[in-house]
Amino acid sequence: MAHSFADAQTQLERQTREIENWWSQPRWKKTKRIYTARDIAARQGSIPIETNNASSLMARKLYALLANHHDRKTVSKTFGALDPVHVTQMAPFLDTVYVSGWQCSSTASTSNEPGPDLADYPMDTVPTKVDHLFKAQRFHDRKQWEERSRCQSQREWNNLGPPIDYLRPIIADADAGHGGITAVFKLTKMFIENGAAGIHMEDQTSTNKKCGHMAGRCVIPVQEHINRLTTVRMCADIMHSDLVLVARTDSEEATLLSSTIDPRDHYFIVGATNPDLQESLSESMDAAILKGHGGKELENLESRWCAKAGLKLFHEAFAEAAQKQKPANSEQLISKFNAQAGPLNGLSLRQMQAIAKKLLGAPIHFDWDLPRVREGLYRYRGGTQSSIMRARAFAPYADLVWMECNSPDYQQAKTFAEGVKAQYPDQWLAYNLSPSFNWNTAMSPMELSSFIDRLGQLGYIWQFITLAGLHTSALAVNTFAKDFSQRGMLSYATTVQQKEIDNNVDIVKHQKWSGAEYIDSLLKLAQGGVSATAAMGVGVTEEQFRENGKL
Ligand SMILES: C[C@](O)(C(=O)O)[C@H](CC(=O)O)C(=O)O
Ligand SMILES: [Mg+2]
Repeated sequence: MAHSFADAQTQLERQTREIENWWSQPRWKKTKRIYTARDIAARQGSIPIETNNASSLMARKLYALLANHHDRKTVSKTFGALDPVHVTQMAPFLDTVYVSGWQCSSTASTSNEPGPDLADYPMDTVPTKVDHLFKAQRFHDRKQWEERSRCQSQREWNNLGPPIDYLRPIIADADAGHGGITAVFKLTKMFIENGAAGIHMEDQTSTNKKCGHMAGRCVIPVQEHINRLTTVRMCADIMHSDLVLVARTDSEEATLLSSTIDPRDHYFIVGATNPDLQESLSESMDAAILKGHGGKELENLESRWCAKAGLKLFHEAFAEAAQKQKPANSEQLISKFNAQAGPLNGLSLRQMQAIAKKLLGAPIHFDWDLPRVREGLYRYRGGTQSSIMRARAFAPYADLVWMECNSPDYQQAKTFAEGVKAQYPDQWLAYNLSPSFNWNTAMSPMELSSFIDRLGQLGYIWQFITLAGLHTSALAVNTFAKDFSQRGMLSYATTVQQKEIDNNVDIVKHQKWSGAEYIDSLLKLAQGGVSATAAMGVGVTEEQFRENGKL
């Protein structure tokens, strides 16, 4: 720590200049920051920041490979890895690794309590999985490095086959941030410390978070999510990480919104248009509960209340009022209204009412408080347009944007891409090739085989099957368990071991795969070159896999 004001100023100025220098690189040309380099320097602490920390190196690698895909209109495709086996087997073929919140929720919660993806697992769950996988990647990289450093010639090197890049950048699921701004900060810090190259964050409430393919989703106001994204970048800046940030919007199928504070959301909020309603939905429900009604009766009450309320978006309410009040020129009035108050225009309810009053002579009845659900949330009807609006709002704060959707619909993906690119022509896009969709009924085999490339042409440069790790493991184990129960060792020898050999799957020699030779090399080094206790010496069973004198 500096001992005087002057020393501290000098250090702060030096750190500030270093940060400014860093931010002047082309990597940041599309990034918006609402704070200065000095603000960040002041929060970095007095120990010099390690600018080549592992996460930052991996983030730079990720950014460069995505930039390359963008330039070539190609795609980085990957899937959710469960464990070290997955990352090592993916490494020869796929250039990034995904870490899924859902997979962690159901198989790797740090509380060990499995469950569906409500992100109600402890907040270190996904960062811990990243740590698990990144340590494995680094270990396998070290193992390969040591083996190759023993080569005496190019011929020997070639004999080992092409080297494998185990250090494939990891992009991990940061869900909805697991709390408020301070939680987002701590979560991001854990991801960076554990080696994530990128993370994604979605615009759902963190208290009510659901998997993007489940019902009952509630989004937060646009600005609140921008604050989250800003926090992620701020944390990465403080830690000097080039962390790649993916902003996801769940608004397409969301039915709830937590607050009406942001005018950009007003177009999509559902209100009651019946002026004769006596009480709000929640008052009606509370009264019914007091009378002892429950379950089905309450559901029916809600349906009846909603039917009576005339629930609509404001522009629909306007159209209805125009048709009723001015049938002769309603078409013209409606197009006038829509031209000013479109989904992407961000007009507030007050502004929309003013336009309505001007066109119809009086404001229209529209109340978004009465239909609020009992949890206090507002009713919301999103869609592709709300996703475009949000993606555009998030774009300056994130490297990629992603619209969570309910089916793999090429036309919808095209509309979204064009909508975003109309404002940000070079925007990078991400696509969730989710196993939650039924791919076999969604499209023909021809369409399936070209789906990723066609999306790639639209700008979706990072695409991932979120839960393929889970599904492929389940299928492999189920298939083997069944066959093994019937055919015993014949099953193992022929359907596993021989297949591993035929396909050059390195794990067939799991002693070597696990790093026994590498560990022996440490043992020998520590003992002056020999070790009687080396694990891979005479007597090791892996000798049984020797072929042409080679292991
Ligand atoms: C991507 C996702 O957030 C995940 O946790 O893997 C899930 C999974 C899925 O259903 O594909 C989601 O989309 O919400
Ligand atoms: Mg998730």
